[in-house]
Amino acid sequence: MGSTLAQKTWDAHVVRHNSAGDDLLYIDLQLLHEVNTPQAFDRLRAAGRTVRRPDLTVGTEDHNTPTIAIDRIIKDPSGRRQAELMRSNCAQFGIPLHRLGDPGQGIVHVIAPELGLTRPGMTIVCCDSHTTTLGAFGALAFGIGASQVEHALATQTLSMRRMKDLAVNVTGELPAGVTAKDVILALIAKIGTAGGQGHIIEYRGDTITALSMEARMTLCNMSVEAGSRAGLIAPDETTFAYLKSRPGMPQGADWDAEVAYWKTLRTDADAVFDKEVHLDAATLSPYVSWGTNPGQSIPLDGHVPAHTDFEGEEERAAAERALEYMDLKPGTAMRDISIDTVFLGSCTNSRIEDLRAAADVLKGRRVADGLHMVIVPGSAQVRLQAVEEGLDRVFAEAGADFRAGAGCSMCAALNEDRLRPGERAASTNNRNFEGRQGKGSRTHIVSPPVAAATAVAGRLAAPADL
Ligand SMILES: CC(C)[C@H](C(=O)O)[C@@H](O)C(=O)O
Ligand code: SF4
Repeated sequence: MGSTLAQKTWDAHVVRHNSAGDDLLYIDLQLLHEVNTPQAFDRLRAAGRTVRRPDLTVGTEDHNTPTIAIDRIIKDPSGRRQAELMRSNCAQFGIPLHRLGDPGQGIVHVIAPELGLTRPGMTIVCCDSHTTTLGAFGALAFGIGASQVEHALATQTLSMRRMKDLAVNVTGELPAGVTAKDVILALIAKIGTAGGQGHIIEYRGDTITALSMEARMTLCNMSVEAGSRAGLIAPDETTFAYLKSRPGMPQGADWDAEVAYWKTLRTDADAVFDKEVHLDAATLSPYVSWGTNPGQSIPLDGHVPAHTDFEGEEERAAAERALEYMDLKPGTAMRDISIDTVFLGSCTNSRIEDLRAAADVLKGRRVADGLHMVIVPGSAQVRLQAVEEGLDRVFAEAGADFRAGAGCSMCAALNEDRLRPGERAASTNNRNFEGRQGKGSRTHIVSPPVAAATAVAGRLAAPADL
């Protein structure tokens, strides 16, 4: 019996089979940001250890960084302290760090591909659950906790429990206006936020191969919202074309040899997945979340459900609580929900393609009176590219607030960008739990075109509604 891409990559990195289904894996790259890492460095120091491969370790600043200006001081004392520690720890252990203001700075999951750090067949870890994003390149990329960060820093290895394989097969052509974001929201609505638990997802099928790298990253990003520690896509010509011009890529014959290896990174025809799910792309439409977990999402054409629509006591109780928190009445058309703030950003949707998609909708239009649209680029490079393409002017003319600094911003509200209690946002991020975007905040997860159309309409809308 053949192997899946995930198992092949896993097997290629096993240093030792530990007991009870745990394997010690070699780690090709560890990425760091300022949250969750100070403890790991403290423990390294206390144990008198060094970082084994600082050359395979890269840091960035993203969660706490201000976006209003790139020379702004972090106001929040604990955020400022985290950033200071990130700088002193990276300096002490010789780890390259992309600080706010540097051309390579940005959200860790956005810069890692941009800077050519992510390649097919790698094992990548980072102190952040959305490391799943990098699976878009055919890498095994996991989010890890603080003690694992310490272990990986000290040894360049990590002990991990073997996971099962889940195939998500998506076939058919996506209707106009339907994006990778809608595919992943539809998937989570179908299988639930625990549907992928214990499994590595492989996204397969002609819909997936037709996606750009940016769209594949959006999809893999939210694997963790489906309960999976990792999600990946087999590398193909689209992957190679994205990688070719990235810094540090081999050239000439070395490039050809690398591509020849990458082409072997596929699931064998006779491999068997532990579980398979199928989505028909042609039946999808723009999806919007109504509740307080990403699984509580429905088509924009739909109506707010009643808690009695759900099966099982737990589901019903969760829906009841979500409806109350979100202040929504069952039966309300999703399109009738008024929005205060639109946030275009986060590691799910802050890449150049996302900004272009929003600009296409905003061009020649105005953001609705009283609505605030905040656009935060995922990286300094994305911002630069957007300015080169004149998207900044489109955003300014539409009355949107295109920020100078890159980072997580309003996705997690760890910097100054946050919603007020009761404020309702349409956000292109990936999480909508209670208080995610600020205490008492209400989040509807949407795609970039829906975010832009909503900003114009003042209520949840798709571009076709304008
Ligand atoms: C702060 C970080 C550990 C966290 C994560 O792991 O995902 C954050 O990025 C998030 O999205 O909630
Ligand atoms: S953008 Fe949001 S989801 Fe992504 S790493 Fe930052 S806080 Fe986490």
